[in-house]
Amino acid sequence: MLSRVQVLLISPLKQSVTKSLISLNFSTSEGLSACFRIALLQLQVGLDKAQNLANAVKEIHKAKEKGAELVALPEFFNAPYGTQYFKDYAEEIPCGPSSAAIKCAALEAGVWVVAGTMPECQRDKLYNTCTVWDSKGNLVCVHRKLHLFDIDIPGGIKFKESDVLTAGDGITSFCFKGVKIGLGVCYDLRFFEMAQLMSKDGCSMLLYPGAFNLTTGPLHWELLARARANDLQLWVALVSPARDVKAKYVAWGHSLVVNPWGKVMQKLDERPGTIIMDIDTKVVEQVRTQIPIRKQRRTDVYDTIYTTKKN
Ligand SMILES: NC(=O)CCC(=O)C(=O)O
Repeated sequence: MLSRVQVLLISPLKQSVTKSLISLNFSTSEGLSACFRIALLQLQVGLDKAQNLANAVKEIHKAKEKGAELVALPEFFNAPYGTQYFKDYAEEIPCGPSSAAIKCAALEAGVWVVAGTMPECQRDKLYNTCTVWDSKGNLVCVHRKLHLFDIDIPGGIKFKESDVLTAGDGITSFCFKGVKIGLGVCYDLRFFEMAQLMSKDGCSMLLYPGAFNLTTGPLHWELLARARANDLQLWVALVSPARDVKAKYVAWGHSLVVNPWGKVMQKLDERPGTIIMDIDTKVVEQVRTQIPIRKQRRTDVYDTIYTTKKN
């Protein structure tokens, strides 16, 4: 893939700095790759919010000891998942205790944190919201779940987030060590167009905190992750809470990382655990060069476009 960069030239021969902007073409398959270490924390989450936060903070520090630079938490890392809980556990962002705990952990550990999701209240509305914190404790961006989880599978699962939650209205990505990472929350994973727009925006990785269940988890969790990775030729990471069989909503677990070839690189089972994985964007460029579907799309016949604002 060809990209254009602007290079600032500074002449050493003159006292006054001569600034000259030139443009270069370069191939991102030729060495301009980036690499970083990610940790996915499959946390045990229960009814006690303070304990959930303390556990998340402890595991962030442990991930740092293992060399992680970016640490991702699951959907609802601070609260049990269920429409009956959202209101009681909701906080304003960034002034609630969960934001404070994660901000402090990111700063103290010196890592970036993708803080899974938490129930967010703003005015009279509730959202399922992912926050991203840099290693100085700054809030980098916020993604509100765009597609609410409303399904009804007789004999399987019935869930209606929209009874309580309001959907977000934007697509969100952030830049980490030169790598653009797109964010989605759980059910968002099912919507290819959203992922494709993040890919078109230059994302080399998509990260989804999520909590599938025992009906759809075995059927679709890994399949969707591999589909997104293969279709869009990028890294995909899914981070689930660990399974609690006594909970009202039983999470599937099985956090995983899929590479841009669609191969599952690491996967947990249903128990608490951590994935540590080195993400190299060279692999993105390799597969995109070798199977160049991105250049072969028939955008004269079809396309996927934004119809509203980007976050
Ligand atoms: N929390 C969620 O959005 C669950 C999504 C899910 O289980 C699915 O099948 O989709």
